[in-house]
Amino acid sequence: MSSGLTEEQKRRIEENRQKALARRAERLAAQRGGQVESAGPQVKEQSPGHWGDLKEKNNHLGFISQQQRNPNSPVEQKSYLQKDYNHYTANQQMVGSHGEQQKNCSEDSGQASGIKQFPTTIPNSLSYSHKHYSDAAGQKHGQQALINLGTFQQPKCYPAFKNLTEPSHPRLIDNGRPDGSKDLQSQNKSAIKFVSPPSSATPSDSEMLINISRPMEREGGGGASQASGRMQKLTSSAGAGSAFEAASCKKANSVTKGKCVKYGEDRFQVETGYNAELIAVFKKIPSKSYGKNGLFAVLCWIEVSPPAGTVNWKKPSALVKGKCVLISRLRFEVDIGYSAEVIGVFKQMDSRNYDMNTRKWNFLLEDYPKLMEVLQSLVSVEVEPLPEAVIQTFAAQIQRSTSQTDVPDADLSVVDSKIVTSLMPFQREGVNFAILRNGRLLLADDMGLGKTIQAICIAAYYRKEWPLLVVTPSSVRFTWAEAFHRWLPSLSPGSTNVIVTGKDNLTASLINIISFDLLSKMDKQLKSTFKVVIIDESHFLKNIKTARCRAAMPLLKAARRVILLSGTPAMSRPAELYTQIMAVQPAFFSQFHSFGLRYCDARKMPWGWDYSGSSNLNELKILLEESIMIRRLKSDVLSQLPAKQRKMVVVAPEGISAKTKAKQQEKEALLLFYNRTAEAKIHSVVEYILELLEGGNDKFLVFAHHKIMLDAIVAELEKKHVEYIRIDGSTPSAERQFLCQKFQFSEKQVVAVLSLTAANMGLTLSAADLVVFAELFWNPGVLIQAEDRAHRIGQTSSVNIHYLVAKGTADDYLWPMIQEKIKVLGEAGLSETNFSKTAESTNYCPKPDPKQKTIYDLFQRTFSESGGDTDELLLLEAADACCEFDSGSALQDTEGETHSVSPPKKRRIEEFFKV
Ligand SMILES: Nc1ncnc2c1ncn2[C@@H]1O[C@H](COP(=O)(O)OP(=O)(O)OP(=O)(O)O)[C@@H](O)[C@H]1O
Repeated sequence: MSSGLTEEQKRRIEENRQKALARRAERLAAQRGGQVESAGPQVKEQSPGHWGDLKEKNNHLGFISQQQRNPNSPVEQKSYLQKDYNHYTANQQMVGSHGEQQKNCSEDSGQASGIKQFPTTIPNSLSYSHKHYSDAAGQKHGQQALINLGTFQQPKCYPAFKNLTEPSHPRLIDNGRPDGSKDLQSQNKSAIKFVSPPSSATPSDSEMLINISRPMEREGGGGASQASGRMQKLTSSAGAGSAFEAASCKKANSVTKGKCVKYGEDRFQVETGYNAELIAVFKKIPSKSYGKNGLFAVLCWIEVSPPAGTVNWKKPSALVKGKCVLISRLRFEVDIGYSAEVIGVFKQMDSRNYDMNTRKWNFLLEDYPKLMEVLQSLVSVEVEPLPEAVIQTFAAQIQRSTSQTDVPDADLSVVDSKIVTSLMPFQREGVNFAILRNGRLLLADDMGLGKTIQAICIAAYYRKEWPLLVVTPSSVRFTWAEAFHRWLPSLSPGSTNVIVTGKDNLTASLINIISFDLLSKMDKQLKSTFKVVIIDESHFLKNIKTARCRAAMPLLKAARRVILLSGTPAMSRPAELYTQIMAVQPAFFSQFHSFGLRYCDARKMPWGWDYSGSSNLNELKILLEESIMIRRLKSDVLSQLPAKQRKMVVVAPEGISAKTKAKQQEKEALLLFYNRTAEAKIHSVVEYILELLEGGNDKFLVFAHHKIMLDAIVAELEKKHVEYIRIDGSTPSAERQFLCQKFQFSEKQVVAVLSLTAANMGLTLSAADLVVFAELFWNPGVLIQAEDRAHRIGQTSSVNIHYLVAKGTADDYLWPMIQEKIKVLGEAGLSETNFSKTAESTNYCPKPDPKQKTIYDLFQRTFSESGGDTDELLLLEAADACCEFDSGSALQDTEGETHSVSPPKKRRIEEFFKV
């Protein structure tokens, strides 16, 4: 069929067609040239608008510039990105502090149906995934907030996740690293972004693309990254959320798709296909949990069938869990179940050592980073790292630089020569240790080793920073004032100010000495801060809830030098150390929970967390000794001081069983039981003391707890015209020193009758070489302190200690309990390990009768857990306030001070000990 056009018309049409083709070719050429110039190869797949957006965003994060500079050099790119990561974290913090981006995220996320969006930075080798993220995210979704997945630092903008950061969160195992940042910095950095997909690929608001890629993939690497590079159609075996739709083929090479689904009240789960890298990431998240309906299930990955064509897909094998534990200043062990894969890794470490006894592998600390990197990359292995406090403290060993073992001699020329020349060599070492640590330490020398002289010398070294504050039990306030003048003769007479009433001026002198009790009542004056503070018997601060601790902690935080003194920093359990550690080194464990998980064997109970246990004690000991604590035992430093000889003397009780055994189910009944035990033992105790006197014992100390017992002993001594001194809660502070001197230097004074709670500390009674315990006490620290009134510097002979215990009384339960507590403290290096071994064996080996196990358990519970703390505290407070517990009457305050024990306290004790 003819077209009907003339030849001329046909020629013009052809001409126009040629021109149009030429224009099109030109346009295409121009387009190609522009693209190649402006971006690297990947950009060809992206729209220019998208790239522009991302560029702007990433510039803000400090990510993009280096890539633009040299997109083709993987090596260079890695280091750039490493640097950029740091930049990123800094920016992230900045964003967090300015709050702008958080605000956006909060607003945004509030609109999603319970599901939050959060591009995330994760420690792994996923270095350039932000590029892919841009691909997946699309430029339309520019309001992403940034959350550090390893830390969940910014969940504030996601109310649903709030609990994840709370210290009480059951699974928040952060090892003392509240922000987790160290982990991130020590490893290759990368970014995984959880983003809203472009609308075309978004089945619902709640689904997100998880984009994982790494340089290896870019280089054509295989393995797990191949699996990760596939879009998989997921089958949710947890039944949470709908199945995924595969995205376009273009994205399939770089994106693993998944979604976050709200799970329970405050958790979410991630549903995605198997991906080794992603799993490695999950494993680094403190709150993770793998399981479908586990109690704390939060994050889980859903099993999927191997996608067709995936080469290395592997179902995760059973998880092998373990933890790293420090075992010496140089080595750590990995406590982990059997795994051939793990052992294979261990065998690659040069410093490996297999301990046949413990059946655990251990390594030099310098291998720690390498080993952890490999272990953390294993899919089926989960290893709890060393706590951040340990990593900080042993950084030199980890980084293979030489750690300082010899403490240099401090220049003490600014200190009075009298004290400097009087220091014993180990005391001088203590002073050197303190000065090396800038005057912040826990001086935990055994009782009687002269902590006072060391503390005075350390404080004097910082004399330019005075006024000095000394916080001490009230009974030894005057002793401290004396000691200052004794050791620092350059002080003028008026330079010590012992505060005796709440109206006194706290900063009246250069040296101000106050009791714990008064400190908590002078909070107004406390605002004037002291740069140098000594806390004597710092275990008084063991309970953060007490008024004394609440008053002292801000003071210590503000002070530059903090000198804590205690021969028994923990009297029953490691949890008691937390506040003291915080006072000296606030950065160590910012949350009690992380400390509790690591060292207190924290367990979740129906009523809350139980921190009364102990775990990793050897590590705690090594950590403390390396960083903040110096502790010498008498056996370490005073070869001339003979060891104590403990002896248990079994005495016959009278009329205990019928009276009380029937109602020993409640706490009150236990105390009644304890009280009745005292009554039941009186006769035998008195008899025993008389025998000692008849046997020609020169001088000895008798400790008892109940007034009824103290009175009975004193009455008998008076009857027999034996000269004695008595110190109990009713003895004024100023008089105590006089009585001690009298006992120490007068031949006539034979017996010192002492209250266990009011006279167990701060007194030197080394003229005696025998200590008799008429009663036991549930807190072994109190007993040991009491023993050391005689066993201290100045003692020239062996000290005998006699514990009088009565079968069939509360002693049957108290004695094993004391042994157990001592053992735990011994493991942490906080007490003699073998309290019972140093006791001469007798027939008295109370093993709670299985039928009566409940009573033993009740004792354990009552006096070992929180209730026990309270009781103990009341007693210590009674001692602190110079009051004496009386089994039937109220506390008395006979010191003539205006700060008498407040009525509520009195009342509680009266009720508590009501017979
Ligand atoms: N270098 C020394 N020279 C002379 N006497 C000393 C020296 N060091 C300590 N002492 C004396 O030893 C006794 C015990 O010292 P101090 O009271 O300071 O011990 P401590 O470690 O504080 O004991 P505690 O924990 O029981 O209170 C005191 O009488 C003290 O004066």
